[in-house]
Amino acid sequence: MNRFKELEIDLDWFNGRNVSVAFLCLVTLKTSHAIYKYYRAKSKVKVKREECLAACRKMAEHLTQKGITKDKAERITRLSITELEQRLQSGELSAVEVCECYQAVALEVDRKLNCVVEPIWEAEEMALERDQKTGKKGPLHGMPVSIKENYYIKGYDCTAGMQRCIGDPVSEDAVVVKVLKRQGAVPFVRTNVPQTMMTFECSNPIYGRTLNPQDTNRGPGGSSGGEGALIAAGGSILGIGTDIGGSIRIPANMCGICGLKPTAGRISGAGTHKLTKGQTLVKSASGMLSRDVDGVTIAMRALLCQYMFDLDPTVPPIPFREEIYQDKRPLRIGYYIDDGYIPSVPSMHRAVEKAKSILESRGHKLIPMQPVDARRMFRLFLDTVGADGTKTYLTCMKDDIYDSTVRQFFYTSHLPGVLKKMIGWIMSAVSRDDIAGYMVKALSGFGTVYEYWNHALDIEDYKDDTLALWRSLGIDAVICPGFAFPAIPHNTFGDLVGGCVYSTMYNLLNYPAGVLPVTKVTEQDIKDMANYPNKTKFEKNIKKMMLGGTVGLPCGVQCVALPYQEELVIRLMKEVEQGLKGDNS
Ligand SMILES: CCCCCCCC/C=C\CCCCCCCC(=O)NCC(=O)O
Repeated sequence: MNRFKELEIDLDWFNGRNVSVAFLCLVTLKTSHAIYKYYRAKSKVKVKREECLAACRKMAEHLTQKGITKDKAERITRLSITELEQRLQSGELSAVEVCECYQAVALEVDRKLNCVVEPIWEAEEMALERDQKTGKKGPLHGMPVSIKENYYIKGYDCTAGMQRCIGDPVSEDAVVVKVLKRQGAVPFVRTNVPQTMMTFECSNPIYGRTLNPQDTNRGPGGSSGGEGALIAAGGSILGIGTDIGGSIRIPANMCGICGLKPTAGRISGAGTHKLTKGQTLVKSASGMLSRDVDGVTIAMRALLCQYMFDLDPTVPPIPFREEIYQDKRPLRIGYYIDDGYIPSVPSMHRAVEKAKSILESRGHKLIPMQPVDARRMFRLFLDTVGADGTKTYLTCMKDDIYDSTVRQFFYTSHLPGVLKKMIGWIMSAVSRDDIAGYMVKALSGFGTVYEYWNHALDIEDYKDDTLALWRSLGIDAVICPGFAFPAIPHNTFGDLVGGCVYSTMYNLLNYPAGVLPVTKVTEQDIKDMANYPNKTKFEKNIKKMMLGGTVGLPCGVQCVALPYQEELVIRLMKEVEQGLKGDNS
C-alpha cells in the first residue's frame, strides 16, 4: 500500500510545469558548463600565450645585454649554410656567437611575422658546451636549428595548437632532436603550427597567426609555416618539420625556400605529436627546411647516422648514400604541369618548364607524363584522413576554441554521417566538382573494418598502378609543380583546399619529394590567367585568388623519386638550383 502511495506521489510530480522547469534547469546547467569550459580554455590559452611572449621578451633583453649588434647578427646570419658550417668547424666562429645572432634575428623577425613560439632556453648552454668540446667535432657542430612545435623538447609543452596539451611538458626530446644535439647542432627556437596541423594555413588560438614574409596579407603555408616564415626571413638557416599532406613542401613553395619530405620512416618520427599516429595508411614524415639545397643535404647526412638507428630501430639503417647524390649519370625524368584534377597556375607551369630546360641542358631526358588519376588519389587520401569519422580530431579538440582557419571543418565534422553524405552530395553538384563534396562525405568515415581494409587495398592498387606507370616510362624521377599555386590570403584554406593534391599524392604513395624555389609570379603570368579554366568552384576561387595581388610571390618545383631514394631527390634539386645560378658544373 505504502509503495503505491509513493508511486502516486512520483507520478504526480511529472506534471507539465515540473517537467518544463527540470528541462530548463538541465539546459541552463549544460549551457553554463559549456560557457565555463569555453572561458577556462580561453584563460588557459591566454596564460600560455603570455608566458611565451614573456619568454621571447626576456630572451631579447638578455641578448641586448650581451651586446649583440644588428650589424654582427646580420653578418653572421647572411652566411650560406656551407660557409657557416666551415667557419664553425674551423673555430673562426664560436657556437655561442652564432646562436646569439640567430636568436636575435629570429626574435626580430618574429615581431613582424609571429613565427616563433618560444625560445629554447638551454640553447646558449648547449652552444657553450660545443665551444668547450675538445676532440672531433660533430658534423653539425654549433649549427643553430629551429624546431617545429610538434617535436618533443624536454620540459616544453607540445600542443600542435590545441589547448588540451597546455601545461603538460614532455619528459624527453624527440629522437630527431636527440640526434641533432649529438651531431653538434644547437636547437634554439620552436616554431608555429596551425591548430591540428591539418591545414596549409598557419594559425592557432594559442600562438596566433604566422604571416608570410613575402606578403603579410598571406600565410606562409602549413603546417610547418613557422619554419617557412622564419627561414625565408633569415631568422634560421635550418629547420625541422613534418609532412603528412605537404606540410614541409607547401611552406617551402609559399615562402621561397627548400624543403624535403623523405619517405615516411627514413628519418625518425618518434617523439612528435601523437595526433595522427593511429592512422597508419598515410604516415607523417620527418624532414627539413632550409634556405638552399645544401641545408637539406647537410641535415640528411647528419641525421642518417648509427645513433638514430640505435635510438629508433624502426628506421631502416641506410646511411646517406653519397654515390647516389654525387652520381653524374643522365636520368630519365617524367614531368607534368597539370595533375589532371586541379590545374596549376601559369607561374607554376613556368617554374616546371624552367627546371625542365635546366635538366635537359645537363643531359637528362625529360618525358611528358600524367600521374595516375589524381582524383582517385585524392579520394583515397580524404578517405584515409576521415576514416574514423574525424573522431580522433574531435576528441583532441574537445572543449577547445576553434581557430578561424579550421572552424568550418570542425563544425562539419560534428554532423551525423548521413548529413555529411547529403551535404557532400549537394556540394559536389553546386561546385561542379565531385571531389569538393567528397571532402565532406569522406569525413563520415568507414562503417566496418571490412570497408577499411578494402580501402587499404585500394591504396595498394594505386601504388601499384603508379609504379607500373613509372616502370613503363622507364623514369628514375619526376618533376612537377611545388603546389597548384603560390601563397594564399589568410582564411582561404577552405576555398582552396584542392590545391594540396600536388603534395598529398606523394604522401599517399610514400615517395620522397622535395620543393625548391624556381621563379616568381610575373605580370605576364597574371595576364595568362585569362586562359585558366573557370568551371569548378576551386578553379573560380584559384582564379580570383591569383588576380588579388600575387605578382612577385615565389613558385617552386617538386622533385620526386621512388621510396628511399632521397639522395636522388636532393641531387635533382641541387642540379636545378645550380642551373638557376648559371652554374653548370
Ligand atoms: C582540420 C580538421 C581536420 C579534418 C580533415 C580535413 C580534411 C581536409 C583535407 C585535406 C587537407 C589536407 C591539407 C594538408 C595540409 C598539410 C598537413 C600536414 O602535412 N601536416 C603535417 C603533420 O601532421 O605531420
